[in-house]
Amino acid sequence: MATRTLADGPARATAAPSAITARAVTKTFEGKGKLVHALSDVDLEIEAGQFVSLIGPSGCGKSTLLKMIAGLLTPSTGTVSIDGATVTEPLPQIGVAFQKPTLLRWRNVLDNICLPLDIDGTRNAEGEARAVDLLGLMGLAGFEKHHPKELSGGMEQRVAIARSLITQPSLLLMDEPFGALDEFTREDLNDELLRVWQHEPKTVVFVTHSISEAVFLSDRVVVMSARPGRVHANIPVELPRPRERALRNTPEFYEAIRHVRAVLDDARLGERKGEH
Ligand SMILES: Nc1ncnc2c1ncn2[C@@H]1O[C@H](COP(=O)(O)OP(=O)(O)OP(=O)(O)O)[C@@H](O)[C@H]1O
Repeated sequence: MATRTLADGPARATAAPSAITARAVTKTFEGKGKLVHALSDVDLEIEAGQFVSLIGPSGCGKSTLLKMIAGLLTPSTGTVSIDGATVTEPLPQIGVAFQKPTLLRWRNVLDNICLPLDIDGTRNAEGEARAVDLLGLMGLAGFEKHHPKELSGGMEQRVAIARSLITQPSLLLMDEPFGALDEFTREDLNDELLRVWQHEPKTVVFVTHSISEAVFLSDRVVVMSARPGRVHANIPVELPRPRERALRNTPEFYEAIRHVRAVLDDARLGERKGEH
């Protein structure tokens, strides 16, 4: 039997990408007798299949918003919905990847990638073949039997991303997944992530502190203002796709970065101009 690869098409039916809506969302945390107003009046619409980055000053509530979309936190007021249904708990069609890869040290690479299938009780030969394909796509072909301690930070993060994709999620939530990596590894992983995304369409919400990363990856950059965070501006990124490495050296790329930086400066200074 011929070996199936991702290029042949998905091994399982891919769910249609999800649409996300946040309406008048606020979040207040209570701790040590103090209230922290993390988010205030956040309205956000993300169309199915879009790649959207969230960028904003430290502590403006990016991770909080992502966790609410993931169903790991509930809003204090307002609603977050996916495909029209209010999110009240983590949903199976969502994949998540965080800054720390959190691989299980005692499991080899293949078993780490297949962990969500083990949890679902759906692991089979087809799922394992997909794990091997994803590993190849992330530039780690042949590393199935390695253990996390034998991998570099960038390799561990590649495995974590393959794990987040194993169930063919309709929505991928990523919280600074490449924040701990050096610039070159980060760019390689950006390229690989776009390759996967172009191959298996899905909605992606990506939190980052890197303006160039946000611009390179996204259809739209959502700039948030300082805490309590709200949406300061939505900036469409008009750069053509597919986006290849060479794009990073073009004047259009630099111009898009300059624009996002200017709007982000406004947001950091608490000004309310530049919205569109
Ligand atoms: N579980 C919690 N309990 C109390 N306060 C919290 C909790 N989670 C987050 N916060 C506070 O809410 C605010 C927003 O935090 P959040 O992590 O969402 O910001 P962020 O924009 O992702 O920050 P960074 O860019 O630094 O990662 C911060 O002031 C943080 O201290």
